[in-house]
Amino acid sequence: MAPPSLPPYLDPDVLPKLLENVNDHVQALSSGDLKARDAAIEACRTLAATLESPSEAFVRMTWVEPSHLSAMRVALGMGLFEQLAADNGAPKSSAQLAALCSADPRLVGKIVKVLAAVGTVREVDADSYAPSPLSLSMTRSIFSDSLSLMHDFCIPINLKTADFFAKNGYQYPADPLSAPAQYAHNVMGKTHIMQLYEEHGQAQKFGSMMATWMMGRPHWSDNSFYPVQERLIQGATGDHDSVFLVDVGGSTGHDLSAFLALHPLGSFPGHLVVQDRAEVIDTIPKGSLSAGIQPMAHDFFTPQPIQGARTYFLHNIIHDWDDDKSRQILKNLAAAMKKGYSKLLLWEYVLPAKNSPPTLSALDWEMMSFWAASERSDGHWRSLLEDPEIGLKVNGFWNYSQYDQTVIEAELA
Ligand SMILES: C[S@@+](CC[C@H](N)C(=O)[O-])C[C@H]1O[C@@H](n2cnc3c(N)ncnc32)[C@H](O)[C@@H]1O
Repeated sequence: MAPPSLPPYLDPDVLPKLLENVNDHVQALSSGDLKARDAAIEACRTLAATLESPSEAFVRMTWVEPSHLSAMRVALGMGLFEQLAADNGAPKSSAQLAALCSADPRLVGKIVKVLAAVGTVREVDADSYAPSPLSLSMTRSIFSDSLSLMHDFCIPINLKTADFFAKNGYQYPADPLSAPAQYAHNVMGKTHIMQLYEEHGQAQKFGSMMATWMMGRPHWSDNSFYPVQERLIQGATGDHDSVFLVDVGGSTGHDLSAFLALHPLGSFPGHLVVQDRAEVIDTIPKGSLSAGIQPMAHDFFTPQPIQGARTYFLHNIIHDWDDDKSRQILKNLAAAMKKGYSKLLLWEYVLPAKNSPPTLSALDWEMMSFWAASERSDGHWRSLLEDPEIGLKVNGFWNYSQYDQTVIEAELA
């Protein structure tokens, strides 16, 4: 029984355990266990959520978080983040910031209050503001692109999703042309989400969003994550003209640049290829890719032109598609693979049976809303890849931590 001084939603026995959990993870992190950082964040969130009353949780979700995002977007539009960062981040008053942004001081005063209240800017004194790591990041194009993409294009889809399901009788979206994304943007049955990004001038921002999402996360090709040396480099053959790894749907090549940073050209036989749709490959400025990365326009629903590469790598590709479309992509790759030599690597989330991290549950939701697709469990991945129509066998799953994407390795059965 809770002591009378505690509100009924607070269980006095639970709080010390949650606090102990926070302490354990923070201590592990302080002793150098970097993997403990995600767990520490989750432990803090769980503790805060337990302390919060239902009414406070409701207000946070429906007032605080939307106002924060809205204020961020207005700040971005007026160049506030650049002005906060100017003069090495020297503290500035709201009136100074307003003058620098040519904006109304009352509006800027409200924005900085909203941002300071949640830690997005630092309130060093009354009406004196300095940047935080997040507000400094907003001066970088990949963050600013990602914010405008999410605010202007993606979140409006979330706001129409309930309406979509009320109208369709609460059925899973039938196909990628008739998902909440199409409903929200008034193109039901007509336009695929990738085409929609382009029509709304968001295609490049989508690439920025993918890069922002992965920033600071461990890269799959780090030997402490997936043993590249042992499983790919050893046993690989060929000269410079042969292809060691094709990044299929690799956007503008950011995963290959990260690969080369860990495995420089010459440490493996052959070179690398980044494939994507022509519209994406055409956005790569000439000469901007590192030596050893060859750009190539290719539609993965058509036969794979590179035969017998050591590695076919797909990062966050298959999760965009339902099983039928995924089978088409995988069949095209299997047809190009050399038995006993080529490996297929997927770098994807694997849905756990329980305790799914919030980012993964959110991604699973967005896969449904944007693509009529879904994240997959390990069993689902295995049954898809080992479908006799495709003819692959799964060699194993390599996981850095439960908060990261998993490398799934397969080869021809
Ligand atoms: C979710 S993004 C992943 C990009 C990249 N692999 C990464 O992880 O950052 C999906 C990618 O698939 C590409 N794509 C979509 N349809 C494609 C197609 N039919 N053929 C080739 N690439 C395609 C998109 O242009 C986009 O770059």
